[in-house]
Amino acid sequence: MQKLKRHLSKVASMGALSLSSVSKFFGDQVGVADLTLDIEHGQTVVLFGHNGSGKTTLLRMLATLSRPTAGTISLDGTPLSRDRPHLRDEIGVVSHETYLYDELTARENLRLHARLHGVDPDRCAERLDAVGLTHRGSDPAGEFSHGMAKRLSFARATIHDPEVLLLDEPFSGLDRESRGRIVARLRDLDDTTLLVATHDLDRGFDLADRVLLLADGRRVGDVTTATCAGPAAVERTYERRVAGSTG
Ligand SMILES: Nc1ncnc2c1ncn2[C@@H]1O[C@H](COP(=O)(O)OP(=O)(O)OP(=O)(O)O)[C@@H](O)[C@H]1O
Repeated sequence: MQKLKRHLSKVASMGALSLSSVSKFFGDQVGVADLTLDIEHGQTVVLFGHNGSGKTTLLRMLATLSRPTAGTISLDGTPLSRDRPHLRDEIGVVSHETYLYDELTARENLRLHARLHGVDPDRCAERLDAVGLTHRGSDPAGEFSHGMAKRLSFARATIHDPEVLLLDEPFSGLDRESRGRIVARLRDLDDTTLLVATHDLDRGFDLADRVLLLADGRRVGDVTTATCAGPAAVERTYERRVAGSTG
């Protein structure tokens, strides 16, 4: 019984992120300033803010692609570090960089990433289908349009069912159908902690449990969507807070 309880409490905390006084500076330039934040397992948090507000900087630190200048980030209680590559098996990243090999076909790209993460490559067919690319599975990724490459990149980033999925502007450059497919896949990921940086608050709001408002690297708001009127209200709050912090 004790063993089962321990197992259940471990499962319940998987994908929980904790940031403690995290800052990132680029010389004198502030990327992220003194951010303390807890994100529960399975929560979807949208990062919203003007250009240069720190969204990508925060996602890159969570992806272990860059180190905080100060502070600590933990996943399920373990500090993230570039020296712990196995933590990357628990994190998926969809960003401007597709991490695809142009000369490999779509199917080969997925199979390669499945093998790199030690998961069964047989799941690739289903994942390719989920992003609507079965008919292009034998084509080299280098021949794909921007939107198709982004859909494939999404399938690549989620091939190993990561605990945490980080998405930087996942809807940009996608047509309605492609956006719909990605949104549907994100809705299916109940058990995954999602952080989505987007300017598309209409779409982001529908997915989000929380919207974290960033300005000049600082948190200027943390809105629970269940108790909020809608995306327009979030944008108004944001503009008010930004005006308040600069005025
Ligand atoms: N490699 C870098 N070198 C110097 N400054 C950087 C670097 N990366 C980010 N910054 C600075 O950090 C701040 C936050 O940038 P970041 O890219 O995180 O913003 P963002 O919210 O993602 O913006 P956008 O909406 O335009 O994508 C900006 O002032 C930016 O100039």
